[in-house]
Amino acid sequence: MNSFTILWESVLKKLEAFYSQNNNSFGFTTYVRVLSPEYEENGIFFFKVPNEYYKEQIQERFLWKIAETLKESVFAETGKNRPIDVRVLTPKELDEQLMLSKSTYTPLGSNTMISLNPNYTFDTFVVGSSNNLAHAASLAVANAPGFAYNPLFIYGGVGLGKTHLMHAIGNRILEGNPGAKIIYITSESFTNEFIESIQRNSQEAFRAKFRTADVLMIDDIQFIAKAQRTQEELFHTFNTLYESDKQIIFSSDKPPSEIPKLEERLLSRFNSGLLTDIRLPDYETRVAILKNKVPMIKEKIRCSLDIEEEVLHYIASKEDSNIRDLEGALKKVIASAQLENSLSSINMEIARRALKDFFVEPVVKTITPKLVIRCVCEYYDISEDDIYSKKKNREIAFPRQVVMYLLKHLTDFTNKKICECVGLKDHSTAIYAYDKVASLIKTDAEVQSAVNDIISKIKE
Ligand SMILES: Nc1ncnc2c1ncn2[C@@H]1O[C@H](COP(=O)(O)OP(=O)(O)OP(=O)(O)O)[C@@H](O)[C@H]1O
Repeated sequence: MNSFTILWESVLKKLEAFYSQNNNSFGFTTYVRVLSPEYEENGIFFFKVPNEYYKEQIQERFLWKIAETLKESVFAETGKNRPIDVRVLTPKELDEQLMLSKSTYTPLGSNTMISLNPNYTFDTFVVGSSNNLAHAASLAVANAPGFAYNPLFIYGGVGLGKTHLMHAIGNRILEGNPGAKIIYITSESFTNEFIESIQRNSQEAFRAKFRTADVLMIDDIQFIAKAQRTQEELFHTFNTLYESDKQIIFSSDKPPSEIPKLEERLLSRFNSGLLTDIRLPDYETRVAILKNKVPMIKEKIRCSLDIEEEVLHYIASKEDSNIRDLEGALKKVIASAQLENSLSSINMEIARRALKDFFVEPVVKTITPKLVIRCVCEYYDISEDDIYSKKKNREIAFPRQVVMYLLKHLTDFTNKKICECVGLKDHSTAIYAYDKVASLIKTDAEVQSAVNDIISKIKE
């Protein structure tokens, strides 16, 4: 057993006790126990999970507690209260990470709350027509934080460089002012920290941390919409920082006006600064970005082979790919050449072999009413006929409501169609069922686990 595995054993015991006290032993056994501790590097603890679904569940529901318990245990063992980070990776991501793991990701400044990636700088950011405005605005903010555009709101699809630009701003500010207190955090972590501060009655410390920042950057702010009290807290944090000319930066996958359930007063504050978007890059920019990434990836993988230009054009030819996917494809090609012990340069033959899946459109599983009903019935151990029947006892009525909830959650069916799927006529029944199950998911751990398990079965 290595030291991480031993540490994890003791952390698991604490987590088991915690989730049992909170009536969520099921969640613990189903998700937390599944985590496989892999290795630790520079305070980052890497875990493997079977697939994306587990990753999502663990990140959304359990990660904050895992990180907290791990941190406490590290402190108890070493006496050092050092920052730690937890990464949950699928087997594929872990393989890639292992190839890259020999370097990088050290915090830049001691005052940075979460480490900024030193590779995410303006120098490594390729500018094209899809991102030139976001780049120019970010540069202006980095040169005059608190004064150029406040707040700066960068939005656009996944993997297009929003985080890169935020870190670049942070890194540039630290170059000129190493003492600046820069906080980069995802909205999910912000929410989790806030919840934790309520649980521990330490809201003052939470406020002291965020309201004294020189620069506050919150990534993926769209996720804050589901957390009402966190929105309120953010509103006050925003006002405090804004009034003292401290820079605030947000990123999101959509513009503020399209974020559902965003409070009006936050919306107006987000809109009060500069909104700038990043779009999918054109072919030339894609090739330029890949060219730019080659030396970095080769260095990390310790690969000295040359890569033929044609290969970069081949990867960039995948039109609708975001940059993270293109970068992933490039890493895969370089890593494959390395693993194959290739002696020649990295050519099209190697690239084609490595990327045979990359160019195949993923098969999206169609979610049909039949599939949903079958999974729900299996879970509650009732017959499919019961769902269509007129029976009103709870053992049948509740699974029927779960079916309606899932159909609304997982498909774009109308309420009318959802009712028809379970043999009902009045479409308001579907609305009622959805609201009821959605609110139970928030308050009842058992319902939450049941719904999650059924969803994972449906998506299997
Ligand atoms: N213009 C660019 N030049 C160089 N690298 C880029 C550029 N745009 C994106 N990248 C790279 O693409 C990868 C994904 O970028 P990033 O993580 O910033 O995306 P994102 O928009 O924040 O995505 P998400 O919404 O999923 O968080 C990173 O490795 C980043 O360095």
